[in-house]
Amino acid sequence: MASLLHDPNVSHVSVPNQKSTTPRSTSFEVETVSTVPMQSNRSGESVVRSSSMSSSKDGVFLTWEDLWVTVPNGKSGSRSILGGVTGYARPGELLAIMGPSGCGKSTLLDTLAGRLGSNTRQSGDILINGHKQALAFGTSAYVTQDDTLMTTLTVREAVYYSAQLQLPDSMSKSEKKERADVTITEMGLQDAVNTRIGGWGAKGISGGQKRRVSICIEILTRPKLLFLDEPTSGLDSAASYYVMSRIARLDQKDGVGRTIIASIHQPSTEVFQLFNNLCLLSSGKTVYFGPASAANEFFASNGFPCPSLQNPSDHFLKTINKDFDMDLEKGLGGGAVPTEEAIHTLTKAYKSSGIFVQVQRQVAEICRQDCGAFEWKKSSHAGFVTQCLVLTKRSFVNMYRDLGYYWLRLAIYVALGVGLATAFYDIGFGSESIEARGALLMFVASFLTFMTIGGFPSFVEDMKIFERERLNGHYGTAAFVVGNTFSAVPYLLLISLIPGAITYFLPGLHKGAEHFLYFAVVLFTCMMLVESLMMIVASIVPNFLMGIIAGSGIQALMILGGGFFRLPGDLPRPFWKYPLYYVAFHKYAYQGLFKNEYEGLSFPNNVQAGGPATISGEQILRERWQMEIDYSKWVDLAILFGMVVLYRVVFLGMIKSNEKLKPIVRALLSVPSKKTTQVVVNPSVTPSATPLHGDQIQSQIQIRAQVPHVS
Ligand SMILES: Nc1ncnc2c1ncn2[C@@H]1O[C@H](COP(=O)(O)OP(=O)(O)OP(=O)(O)O)[C@@H](O)[C@H]1O
Repeated sequence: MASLLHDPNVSHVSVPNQKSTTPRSTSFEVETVSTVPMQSNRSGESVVRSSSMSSSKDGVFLTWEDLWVTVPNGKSGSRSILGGVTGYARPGELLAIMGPSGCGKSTLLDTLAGRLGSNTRQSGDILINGHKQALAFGTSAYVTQDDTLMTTLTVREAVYYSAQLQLPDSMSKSEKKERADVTITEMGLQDAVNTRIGGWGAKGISGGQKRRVSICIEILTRPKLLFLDEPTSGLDSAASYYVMSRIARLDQKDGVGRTIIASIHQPSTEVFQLFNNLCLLSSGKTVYFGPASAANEFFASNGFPCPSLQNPSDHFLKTINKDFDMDLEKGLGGGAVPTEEAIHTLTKAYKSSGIFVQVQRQVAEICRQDCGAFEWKKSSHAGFVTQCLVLTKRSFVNMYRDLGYYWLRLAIYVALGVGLATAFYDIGFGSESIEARGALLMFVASFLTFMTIGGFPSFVEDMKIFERERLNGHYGTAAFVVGNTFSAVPYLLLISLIPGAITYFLPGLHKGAEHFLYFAVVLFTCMMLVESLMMIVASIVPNFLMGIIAGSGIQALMILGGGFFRLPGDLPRPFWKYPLYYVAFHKYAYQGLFKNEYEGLSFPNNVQAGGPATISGEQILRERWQMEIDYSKWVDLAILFGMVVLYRVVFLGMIKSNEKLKPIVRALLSVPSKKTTQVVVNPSVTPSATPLHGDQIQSQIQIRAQVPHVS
């Protein structure tokens, strides 16, 4: 079997430096041990790169060693998704993660970015600039595989709003706009700027354009650490090249080296040449990690040469994709060696290769250098007030354009208002109107507010965008809560005033502007309360269907315990009276609305039963409805307002504590690497005092000139 190049007895050859974007030479005839790395910049010009450390004082060095990720696998234990992966990413370099679908590319990106799901277990060391640091929440930019965008905005609006949110207040509005415009043009979206992004039910820009909008938003701030999960999916080969080359060129804008890690499926030869390093995975194991330009030779030297005229990346993937071994068995695959065997050969060869040794040495070198902990500068973002204003405006526009958010609800509320108005039309002041008024008010406080749940699916979409933007550090949770609250106010006022007026005046409830306004404000506050409750629910449940079920269940219980269907004095004490009756906002809504309606009115008494000819509203409140009339209706309203604030603070607290707790729980669940960094220095490779660049490593890789093919 072919072995790698650390055998001192064989003739040594090395891989030539990469100097241009023309296809790299695959000849391995001259031994070159380069110490001054010569490398093409990503636009194709030759540049001499300075030492990786000195060029990247502010940059991010990311190393990972012996990284394992496992998920529970039923009763039989756990299944590993990543198995002992080691590697590094450095400023000014683009690392590509490749491998067949399901090999663990996204998992590796998620692990490095600190975004693994809660059902996973992780072990091994991930260090930033040689220090253990949590990476989630704003320390890096991550373009995920799904494009979570606000579908109602145009491309320009989406990028503009994001620029205003992310770029610092020290930049003027016009500078932010200019940055957004430049980035839009860089991503080739200039012809789609005024097209809405679109989504379910409303076609907008194409999938590939959405991909580019997502990238646009994340590169606006020129982040120092950028993760991209399949940035070119949905793009044609030319678009893929332009997008990748612009991403790779980011570090040339201001001379700051950016660390870029991208998982990628099918890079063209031109795109492949943009990569500095390549991490090739198969079933979570490293088949190859090293200079991208040396991968072809690695495969060739181990018996899998790339056929001429074939794209090397296609060849790599075809060699290690075992998902279609059935075809191979039927003779359709074209390969002579079973894929399982090929993978085994390559992974084994890699582990014993000089490339692996260099990678280990590089990791150790980076860890040894004291670059200082990576500091995330909060001041480099827009201030809190700017963020609140921008989020309020963006959310208002979204609510205005999304028919399902409020407009449809307004129409249904008007229809229901008309229904209530006709069913209770002109209820008068007879003794039968005592019950009718109570029933009407109870319906308003319970079921009109209950229907606020109809806006939950739109809110869940907002939450997805919030989660993405929050994880990428665009703004804080408090700014989101403020923005969402203030943008909803005009719509909720509209809903409480128009359907409220129909419901109030046509049946002829207590006359007077003050009474109507009180009624409308209680309706407004209750709707806001239900929205706040649903925010809390949305932060707990995993999807909107479960959210609607949970939200309706909670509200149904509160309605039942609110003191109408079962009068307060008759409610069973455990649970229903204490605490539900006092916790349910319906209690305060009923009390406020009933006091607003009955106080100051009098109704004919049932004289056959004896007693006076009329009965006062206060008496009805006390005796018929068992209301607490020793305090004013304004106290009930104040309690309702207080509950809105409390619910929103609880939502804020839950998101915040989740953010704080997640890294702690993750750290508790993750097992540190048992191994300490152990560098196995290949005696045939000259140790370098400074960390090596891809080309240096490449030029120090010594391989057998002739290796037998695996039979
Ligand atoms: N949280 C999880 N729980 C259970 N299985 C998981 C989890 N995360 C990933 N996996 C499994 O791990 C494997 C690798 O998933 P991953 O998404 O990393 O693959 P990938 O290489 O990015 O695939 P693709 O290229 O198709 O996006 C898959 O089989 C997936 O089902």
